Amino acid sequence: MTAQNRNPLFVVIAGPTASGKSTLCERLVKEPQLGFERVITTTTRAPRPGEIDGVHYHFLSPEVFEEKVRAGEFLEWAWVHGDRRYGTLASSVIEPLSRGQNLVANVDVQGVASLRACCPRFPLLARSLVPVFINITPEELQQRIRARGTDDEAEIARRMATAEKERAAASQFEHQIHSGSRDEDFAALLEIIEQAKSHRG
Ligand SMILES: Nc1ncnc2c1ncn2[C@@H]1O[C@H](COP(=O)(O)OP(=O)(O)OP(=O)(O)O)[C@@H](O)[C@H]1O
Repeated sequence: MTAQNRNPLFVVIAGPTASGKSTLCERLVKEPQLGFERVITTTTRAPRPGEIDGVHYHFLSPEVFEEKVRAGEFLEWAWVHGDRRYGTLASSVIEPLSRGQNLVANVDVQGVASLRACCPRFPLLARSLVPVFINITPEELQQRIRARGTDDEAEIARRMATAEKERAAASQFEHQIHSGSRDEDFAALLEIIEQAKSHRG
């Protein structure tokens, strides 16, 4: 077993909307030599055509999701758009980590707080968790949201207001990336991963 297998990392990327979380997660899992897989999260929304249970998400009925919340099986969960629930089951994280699998997830600031709160219950989570916050200026953020072209003015204003609140949480994160180009952001993430490995190795 390699040193990396004995000390798997769970990199959790948080930051405002459009700060580049998904872009970084996708790039990290695309580099096979880095050995990262995405955490498979759980949702009550219906699968879209082509989505496979256990691959894209764990799809649960609202009733089963609720049972698992009550049983304490989630590390974090949230209501999204008022009527759907999304979350991360402890088993989706602890089982791969115990096989030595490095993991990455894109979680909101509140989700990171929940993960930290679960650390006393799960020593493996506590050992592997590497929360990273992506910092971005409001000007750059607005530019990226507009360039993405998926949101109307009201939604842009809502997202900017949420981003302001999230920025206030940045100081709780040991690791931060000050977003620049895509390549600079990825290089900064790799540096954080190297640092985290050397602290655990
Ligand atoms: N460093 C960067 N410089 C410029 N544009 C970027 C950078 N990183 C990502 N982008 C672009 O910004 C947009 C938002 O990126 P992405 O979807 O990864 O953000 P996100 O934080 O996952 O967003 P959300 O939380 O809203 O899902 C995308 O169009 C992406 O291509």
